[in-house]
Amino acid sequence: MGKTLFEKIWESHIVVEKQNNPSLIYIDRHLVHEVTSPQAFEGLRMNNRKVRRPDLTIATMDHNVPTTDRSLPMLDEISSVQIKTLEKNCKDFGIKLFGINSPNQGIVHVIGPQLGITLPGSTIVCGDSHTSTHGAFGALALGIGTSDVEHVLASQTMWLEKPKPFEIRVEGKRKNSHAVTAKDIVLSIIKNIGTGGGTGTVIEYRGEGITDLSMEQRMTICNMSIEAGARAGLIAPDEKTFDYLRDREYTPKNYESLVDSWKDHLKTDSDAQFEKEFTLHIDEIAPQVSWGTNPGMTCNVSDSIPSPDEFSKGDSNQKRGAEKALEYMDLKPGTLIEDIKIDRVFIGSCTNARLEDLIEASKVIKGQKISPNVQAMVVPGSQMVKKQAEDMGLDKIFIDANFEWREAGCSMCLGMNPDILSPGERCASTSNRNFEGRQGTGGRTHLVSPVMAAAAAIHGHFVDVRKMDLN
Ligand SMILES: CC(C)[C@H](C(=O)O)[C@@H](O)C(=O)O
Ligand code: SF4
Repeated sequence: MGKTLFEKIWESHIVVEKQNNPSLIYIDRHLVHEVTSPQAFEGLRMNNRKVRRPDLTIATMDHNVPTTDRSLPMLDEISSVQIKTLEKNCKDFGIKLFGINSPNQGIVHVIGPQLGITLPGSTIVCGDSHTSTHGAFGALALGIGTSDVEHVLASQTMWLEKPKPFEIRVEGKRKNSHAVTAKDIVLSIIKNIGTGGGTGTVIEYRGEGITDLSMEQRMTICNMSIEAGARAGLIAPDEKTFDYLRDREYTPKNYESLVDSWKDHLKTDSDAQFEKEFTLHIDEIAPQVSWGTNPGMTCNVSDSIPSPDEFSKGDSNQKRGAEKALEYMDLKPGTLIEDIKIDRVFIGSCTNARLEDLIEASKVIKGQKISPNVQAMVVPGSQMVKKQAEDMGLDKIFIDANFEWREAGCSMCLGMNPDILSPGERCASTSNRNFEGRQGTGGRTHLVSPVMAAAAAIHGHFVDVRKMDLN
């Protein structure tokens, strides 16, 4: 029987295989950030251990960094300690760090691919759930906890229970690709399979609706695999993948021979079996807006807020969850999504703060002003994205429209730095999580695509971007 792409990568990385028990897997790249690494380094110190492969370990700081002027002293005490600790740990253990003033600094999942550190067929881990992003390159990319971070630092291996392969197909050609984006595809998938739909699996995204996407759009899809409960998400590499990684700063010297070896091997065999399957047709997908407190609580922009009965389809836990979510979000069933007014707009995060995202959002913004009731900001995913955007004049478009234009980092994706919502504020956000308090205590998050966020900033409420001329 043939093998899935996931099984091929898995098998080529086994160090010790155990049936019905975790196997020991070799790790090709270990990405490190300031939040989940301090205890891991402390553990190494206590046991008098070194980092086994500092050359395969790369660090950056993203969660705690301020996104305002970095020449000023950092006011947030906790953030400042996290950042200094990572600097010291990288120095002590000989690890390459893209620090706060590096031109390569940025959200770890944005810089990995941009620098050519993320490679097809490799195993990549990071103490961060959205490591799944790197799966867009046909890598097995896993988020891990702090104790595993320590294990990987010490041994370059990790014990892992073998996940099951899950095929998600998106069929058909997009007719309205400026309005129906990768974010809408992945939110639609999660809406359909649920936030637990991918539990225990590695999702492989397939079909024309996926292969048609650019690399940056594929990253948006894989990024949110974790919000469907999956261990990872991946997409088989193709010419777009190989072209994207060619000539990046850390692309290996023998790249062309690597590409030759990847071409035939890194794909699912035609007779391979998946444990689970789900198919969606691209024509069924509209721009999405989340209305609740998990990414599965999402509907079409042209719809109204569902009643808890309608949403839960008879499941009493789901019904209670929806009631609680609506209360937290201060929303009533039957309210049209387009009638929901917003206070803030956040264009950022490892889901949607790459160059293409900013280009698409800027097309909506160009020559307009944001609503006087809205405060809006753009936080590029990396300093490199920021510079590329500035070279194209995108910063000017956003600033002229009254957006704030910030330095790179996780920013308001989660409240671990000064960028937070005030209690009760409602935000159209291009990030990936809408949990209670995620963007600040009492803050209300609606997950949307960059074009939907940009349009909401202009109008002060959600609008259906399919009605706009976005070309
Ligand atoms: C802080 C970090 C551990 C966390 C994660 O694992 O994803 C964060 O990045 C998030 O998005 O919630
Ligand atoms: S941008 Fe958000 S989701 Fe991505 S790593 Fe940072 S906090 Fe996590």
